[in-house]
Amino acid sequence: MFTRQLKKEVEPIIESIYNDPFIQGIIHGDLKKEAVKHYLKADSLYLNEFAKIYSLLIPKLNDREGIQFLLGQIDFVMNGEVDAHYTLADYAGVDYKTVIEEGEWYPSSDHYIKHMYYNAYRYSDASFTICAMAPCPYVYQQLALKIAERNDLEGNPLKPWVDFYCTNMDELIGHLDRWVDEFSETASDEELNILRKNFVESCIHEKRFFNMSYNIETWEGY
Ligand SMILES: Cc1ncc(CO)c(N)n1
Repeated sequence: MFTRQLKKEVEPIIESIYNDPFIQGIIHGDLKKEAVKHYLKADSLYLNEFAKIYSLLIPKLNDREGIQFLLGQIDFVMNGEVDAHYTLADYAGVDYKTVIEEGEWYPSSDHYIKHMYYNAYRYSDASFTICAMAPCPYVYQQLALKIAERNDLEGNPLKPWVDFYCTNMDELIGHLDRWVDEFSETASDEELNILRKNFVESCIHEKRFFNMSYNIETWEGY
């Protein structure tokens, strides 16, 4: 299956994100609070756009069930995933709603968000956008499962963040994979290559997003 191949190809990228300082800080429960705050400012805006991009996919789908599923996902992104953000805000000792007021699309998140929008407007088939979006749940799920495997999170204040991404992503990933695998059966080699590139690039965007947060990247810091 096409998506299985994609996932195999990005294993080294996920491994490298795992070794980066943001995820290591989560594992050791000592992630610097400034990095958490910067992440929250960027991610609250990223998720708003993610929800809006789902809404752009609705006209591209023809099955009722798929449309229904996307509506549920819009709700999850807007209202469910906030739980993971509250865990981080508590850890950083800040009020979530106050901290995100100062958020911006910093350079790396700006690039990632525009990568998804480009595909939504450029291609009529939803699969191109889905390949740019799928690393969002997939990379977090894989990182969370890898962290949880260590079995050393007792007493770590960030454990609920890890648990959240271990348990909430499966159904979504299944849906996204099915759409892309179905499209891939009739896609040309050129189209398959764009799908592959979109998926790989978004995994790299995920890496850059964590590093952006850790390094407090801003437009001022050029
Ligand atoms: C940037 C980014 N990628 C993935 C997720 C997981 O949904 C998230 N919250 N933010």
